[in-house]
Amino acid sequence: MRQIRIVLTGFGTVGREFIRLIKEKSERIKENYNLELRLVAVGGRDGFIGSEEGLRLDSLSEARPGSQSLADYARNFHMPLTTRYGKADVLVEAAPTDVERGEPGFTHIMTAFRNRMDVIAISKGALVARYDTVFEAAKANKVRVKYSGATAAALPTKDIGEISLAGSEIVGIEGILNGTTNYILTRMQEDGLSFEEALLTAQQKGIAETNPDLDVKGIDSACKILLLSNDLLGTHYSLKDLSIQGIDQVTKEQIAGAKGRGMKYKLLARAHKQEGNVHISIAPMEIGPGHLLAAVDDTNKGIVFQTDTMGEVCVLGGSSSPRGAAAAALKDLINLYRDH
Ligand SMILES: NC(=O)C1=CN([C@@H]2O[C@H](COP(=O)(O)OP(=O)(O)OC[C@H]3O[C@@H](n4cnc5c(N)ncnc54)[C@H](OP(=O)(O)O)[C@@H]3O)[C@@H](O)[C@H]2O)C=CC1
Ligand SMILES: N[C@@H](CC=O)C(=O)O
Repeated sequence: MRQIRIVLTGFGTVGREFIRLIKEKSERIKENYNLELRLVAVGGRDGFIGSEEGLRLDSLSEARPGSQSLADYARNFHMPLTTRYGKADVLVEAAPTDVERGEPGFTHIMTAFRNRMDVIAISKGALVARYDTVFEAAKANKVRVKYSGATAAALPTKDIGEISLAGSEIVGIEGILNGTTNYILTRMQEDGLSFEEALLTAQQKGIAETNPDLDVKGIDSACKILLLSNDLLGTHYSLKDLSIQGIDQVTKEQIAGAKGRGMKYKLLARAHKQEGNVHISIAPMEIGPGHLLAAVDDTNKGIVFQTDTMGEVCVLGGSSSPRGAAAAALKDLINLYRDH
């Protein structure tokens, strides 16, 4: 049995869900993959709690999400909140996304690299703001980085492009990659909810970003298509290279008009190769019933790959949820350490 020592940064909605999942699935993971998962540290805004023997998953699973619960844990189990953690194999990074500076994820990821740890990123900030730096540092330290959680999480995207479409040239990608905006547009169209009402429900579901402007202004979709393009289409873009429009200017009247014509408003993220260049745009658009993504409603997402040899390949579903995001990180973890 191989033991995998895990450090988690960010004990928020997704971070706590990740702990719940490793608790719930530990026996199955031992049986199926010969891996024993041990959570040795969790970091929040004010520091880390840690234990070489493994932290109490039952206690953390029941705690409220938020850094305060780590301070409570430290007090209850008589341990200090520290700035460092001991030896570990992998960092799971689930702190808030900041696309300007990439922090706090960037610092957590670089610390993990220095400690020769692999990284599973659920947050997007560090990868988006400092893509080349992160991957050069990973290479220099001979460690691996996975980030399904940052590229639409429960919807398989990166794995499909890398593994299932290997050998094909991907010439275009089109996706509905953000559950919050898809939920808002669907509920505005189907129930006549206001933008604000629908956003509030998405926040209550735990799927909106810590700063929901990232969702509604199209930035979260932009981050995801950017990472997919850099990985699968060979670009080295940053957000400034993209044309980004969110759903914040879409009116009830526009949505009703589209519905009257048998169309739906969707926030589409598109990357297309054209004469050696890749053009990326994120914008709300009307799509008709014949579109491959037309059935993607509510918190669901979807992606279409256009390839030279396999035609169009489409994946639908992968609803945005904290559990789905945590499950995407767990998938990365298993795929890093399972025997192939
Ligand atoms: N929610 C979702 O469905 C999905 C989220 N993601 C990504 O996952 C990440 C987490 O999302 P979510 O759990 O919803 O967000 P939350 O806001 O619920 O949780 C973030 C947590 O990180 C903590 N934090 C703040 N600063 C630091 C720091 N310096 N070091 C460590 N932790 C810190 C926060 O502390 P405090 O409690 O003090 O505020 C909070 O507890 C985001 O980057 C998001 O983009 C990806 C896929 C899906
Ligand atoms: N805010 C995102 C969740 C994480 O990627 C979404 O709504 O899909």
